Amino acid sequence: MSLLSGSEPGLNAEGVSFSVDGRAILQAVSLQLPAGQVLGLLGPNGAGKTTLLRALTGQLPCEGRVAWMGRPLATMPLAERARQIAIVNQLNDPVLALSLRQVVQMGLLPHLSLLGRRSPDDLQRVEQALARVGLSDRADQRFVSLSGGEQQRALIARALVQQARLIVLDEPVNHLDVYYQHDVLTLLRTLAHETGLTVVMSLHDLNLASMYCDRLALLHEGHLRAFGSAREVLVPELLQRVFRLPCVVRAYDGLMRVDFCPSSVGVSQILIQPSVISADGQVK
Ligand SMILES: Nc1ncnc2c1ncn2[C@@H]1O[C@H](COP(=O)(O)OP(=O)(O)OP(=O)(O)O)[C@@H](O)[C@H]1O
Repeated sequence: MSLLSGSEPGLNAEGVSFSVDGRAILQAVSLQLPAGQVLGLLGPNGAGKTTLLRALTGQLPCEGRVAWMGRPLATMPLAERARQIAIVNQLNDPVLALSLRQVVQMGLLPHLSLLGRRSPDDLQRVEQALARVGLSDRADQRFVSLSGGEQQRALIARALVQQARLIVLDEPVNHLDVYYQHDVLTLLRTLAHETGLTVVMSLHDLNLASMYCDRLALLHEGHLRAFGSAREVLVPELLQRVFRLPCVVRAYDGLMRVDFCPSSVGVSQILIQPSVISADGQVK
């Protein structure tokens, strides 16, 4: 997929820096993401991922410049920013007492008039979003009683109702089992590639990031150490330095696969050609 030439401008950060009490949390981070692409933000604990997500959505008084679709966030009216950008934080939203449908309806808020009336079109949009994330049959269930994966998909449905063009998610697959990790990431990638939604998310699993993201950004101590394709970012020497563990990086069918090897396991064990066990139990 072409990345910069001919693409819409999307998200553009230039020299984004943020300090607290003289301590630099983000240091001159610059990146560009064309609209309709998926960016995975990687880095160890405390690297600055959440802080950068907040800076990219205008939630942080930082130095530098962030622009969305060619317009500086600093000058975009708050109401328009609320329509254009959806923020999905880790699952601690104060929505637990509501039903799933009520949570998804919250996405209408940036579009409602002062009287707050919802049109039949608005309500249809809610039902369509519920169907899009496969949760129509759960609409009246209390949000708190949904599984982690269902809650995450509900928050994505809320972003769809909001008709946001940029969705920013902080560790969206945290606490999800393997099925729902792939389910949620497949949904986000499909929305990006089919509807032009731009997705920015922090992820801890480098292999999932390689599978589902068009672009990766590796943060370390507030610096952007690498930005580009999985092949450009998932470089063993760099990963070893940033994550403080030896690792092996392999390419399978164009997908990069990273295995970290603590000294108790050792690289040689990781490098042994793996046996593949098929669904019928045959070892190949
Ligand atoms: N408002 C603040 N005041 C003081 N320190 C802060 C503030 N915001 C962030 N930090 C510090 O900045 C560093 C980066 O935090 P951030 O939450 O962005 O990291 P992260 O990469 O998201 O980490 P994790 O993977 O653990 O969630 C941390 O050391 C954090 O304690």
